[in-house]
Amino acid sequence: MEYQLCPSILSADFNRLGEQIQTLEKQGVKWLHIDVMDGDFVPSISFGMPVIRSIRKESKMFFDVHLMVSAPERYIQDFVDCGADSITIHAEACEDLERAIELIRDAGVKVGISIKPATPINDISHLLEDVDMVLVMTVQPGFGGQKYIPECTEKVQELKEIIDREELNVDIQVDGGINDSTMETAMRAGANFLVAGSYVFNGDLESNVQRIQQKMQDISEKLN
Ligand SMILES: O=C(CO)[C@H](O)[C@H](O)COP(=O)(O)O
Repeated sequence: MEYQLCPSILSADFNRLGEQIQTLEKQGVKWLHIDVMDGDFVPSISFGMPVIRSIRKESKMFFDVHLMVSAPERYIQDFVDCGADSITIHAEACEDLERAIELIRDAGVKVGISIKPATPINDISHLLEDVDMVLVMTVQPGFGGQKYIPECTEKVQELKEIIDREELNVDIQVDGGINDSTMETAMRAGANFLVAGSYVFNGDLESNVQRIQQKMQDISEKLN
């Protein structure tokens, strides 16, 4: 099982974004989580293509682009063109989710689908064969620094059971409120990709990443 820490640049210091991404890369972080918000699907607005295009020039990390936008199918090719390696769209944001998945696949990048805390696994379970990753939001999407919603752990467990039963090759990502205690809860439930914003960027970035990666490795060794 592959485990990845996916730092969310939503919590980065944008005045030092390039430097902070380099620090992550030097510490061996492979995935960079990029939260795009449109002020419509979620109340807040973050950043978009120009920022991604700019950081792509300096980084070889895997760009995991999480589109918190309404009707994301409008922008898939644009995000691929500016450097996304995977695109995750929200089930709640698409009129035709199957078609949106197809568009991402046809654009040649990995496909993720995401659900908000209130959306049941049942709404997406029929699509698991068509995706590479499911992102289970463990806070309401829109803002960093919120508290993990404990009820979401059961959703991760339910999803993991389906994936194992059907012998599918689908990663489970969690996002929101990940910290020293919730990371273990989420990993025990079946999550293998952990998005973390404030946990990674608040305080000393380098020592945070070293500590979190060591902890992830210790937990994954216990689980395997
Ligand atoms: O998608 C997000 C918000 O919609 C963020 O990635 C998420 O909230 C991470 O921030 P934190 O780790 O501080 O909770």
